[in-house]
Amino acid sequence: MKIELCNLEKHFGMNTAVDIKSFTINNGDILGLVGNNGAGKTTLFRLMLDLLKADEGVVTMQPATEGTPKAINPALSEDWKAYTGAYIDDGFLIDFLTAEEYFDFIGRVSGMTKEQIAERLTSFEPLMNGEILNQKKYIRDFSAGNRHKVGIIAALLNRPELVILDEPFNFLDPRSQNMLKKVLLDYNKETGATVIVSSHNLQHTTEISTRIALLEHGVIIKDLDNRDAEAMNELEDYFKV
Ligand SMILES: Nc1ncnc2c1ncn2[C@@H]1O[C@H](COP(=O)(O)OP(=O)(O)OP(=O)(O)O)[C@@H](O)[C@H]1O
Repeated sequence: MKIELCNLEKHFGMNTAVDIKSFTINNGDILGLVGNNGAGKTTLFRLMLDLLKADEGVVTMQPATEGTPKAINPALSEDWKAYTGAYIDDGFLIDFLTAEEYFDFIGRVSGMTKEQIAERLTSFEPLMNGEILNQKKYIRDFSAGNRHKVGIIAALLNRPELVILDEPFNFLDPRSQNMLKKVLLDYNKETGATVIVSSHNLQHTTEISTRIALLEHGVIIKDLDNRDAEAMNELEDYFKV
């Protein structure tokens, strides 16, 4: 999935949350979105996922799958949903369901059979670490980290072309953080999907991203090529106190 942001603006009163003149996310990019608290990362995701209405500008999504629409504006069409998996916060969960019921629901909405869902879940077994399935409890009774894992796995369930994850490393123990990096890298490699991840963890972000966008007051002030892991120095300079 290729995504173009054009003159995209979102303001809350006098506060500018997003102000991006032109930015293209290429098919197959792993884009790390970094920036201080309040820089506009979540707002940008919400605009891309049509959870917020932009004051100005447009998001255009171009699926890579053959025979799919050439350009979709998520504010005008629902077509992008078939190609996109996202987890922004636990508002994406249905917390009075068990994890199995939730995965079943998400999978079926995307047209997967029960068998396909079960087969897909096996690939997440290392990340689930025996603590997600068959727990006989509702998602709301899971630990914060395990709830987070449920949301991330649901976002990846139907092998979307575009994955958007807001602070996916939050709440996860160190082993699970490492496991998640592997899951995302493998997924990108296997499917060629575009993966966009926001994080305050520069180490993790630079380890997985091919490209890093640094947001400041809603503006992308740096667009760093990280294919050879060269962005870290510049980021450390920016964030040093
Ligand atoms: N619903 C809202 N109403 C008013 N202001 C908002 C709203 N949502 C976001 N903002 C403001 O927009 C700006 C960007 O917020 P956003 O949550 O996108 O930043 P962020 O980069 O995700 O921050 P963090 O790293 O703390 O999660 C902030 O100043 C925030 O207070």
